[in-house]
Amino acid sequence: MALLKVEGLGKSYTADKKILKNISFEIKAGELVSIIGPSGAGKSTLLRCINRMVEFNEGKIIFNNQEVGNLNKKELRHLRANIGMVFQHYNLVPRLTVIENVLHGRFGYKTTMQGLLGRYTEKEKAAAFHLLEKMGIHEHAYKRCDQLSGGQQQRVGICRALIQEPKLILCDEPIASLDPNSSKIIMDLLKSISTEMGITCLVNLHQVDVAQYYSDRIIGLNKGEIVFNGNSTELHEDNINRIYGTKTEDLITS
Ligand SMILES: Nc1ncnc2c1ncn2[C@@H]1O[C@H](COP(=O)(O)OP(=O)(O)OP(=O)(O)O)[C@@H](O)[C@H]1O
Repeated sequence: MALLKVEGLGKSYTADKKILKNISFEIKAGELVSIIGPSGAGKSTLLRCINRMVEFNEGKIIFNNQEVGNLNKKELRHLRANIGMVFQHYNLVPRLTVIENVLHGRFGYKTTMQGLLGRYTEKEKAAAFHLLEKMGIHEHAYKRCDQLSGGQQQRVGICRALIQEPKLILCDEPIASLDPNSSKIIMDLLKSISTEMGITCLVNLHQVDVAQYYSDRIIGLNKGEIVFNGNSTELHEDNINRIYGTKTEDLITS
């Protein structure tokens, strides 16, 4: 059964331009799906419509049997606790420690006052440390975040998403700021999060070869429309040309 169902989604920021046009797809629990497409195709907008960081104008998004567009403020908060987000520039608080940044992922489960006062239970602190251990960065737990490398900071971002105990993680170009070695570490982690933890990952990517290697399925966007939706093994040169309007050899990064 689908964890996420998008039906006829449309989004415009301004009256004269449609950014997303009639987008429909489904994602099953535990899948790792990549969204690829040229700059400006609407990948970030699509990802952000799913947790309503961006409000959409047309269509339906059904997540975990709930219609996302109909949720009130409290329900939306609950939805966002179920959907983790990983960003290109990590979105960490640089002056706070690594473990404090991870604990921020529990914010959605707290009252505003508990969150503001940074009141976390011993169980939550132990869970944060355990996640840092799993990601291989526990020795940095009490350092300020801005002392870590980009790849390490992205692992903190992943821990912050995981401590939410999400059903879905949205990753908006998680490796766009990283070198090839750090990119591999992050993509390997996302893959294991989907296969071993059963958490669905929807990942915006710029690298076609990375998308092909790691994804169960790829969605190709061009000018706000889906022009490909299939298994990575089915993504051939003609599809790539349709998505990017360029030749494949110009797109392979390694
Ligand atoms: N808040 C906004 N207000 C107005 N227009 C926006 C806004 N956010 C994005 N856009 C426009 O929507 C279009 C799609 O942007 P989006 O960031 O979703 O594309 P993308 O495929 O993720 O691009 P990139 O790969 O460069 O990040 C672009 O033309 C962009 O200028």
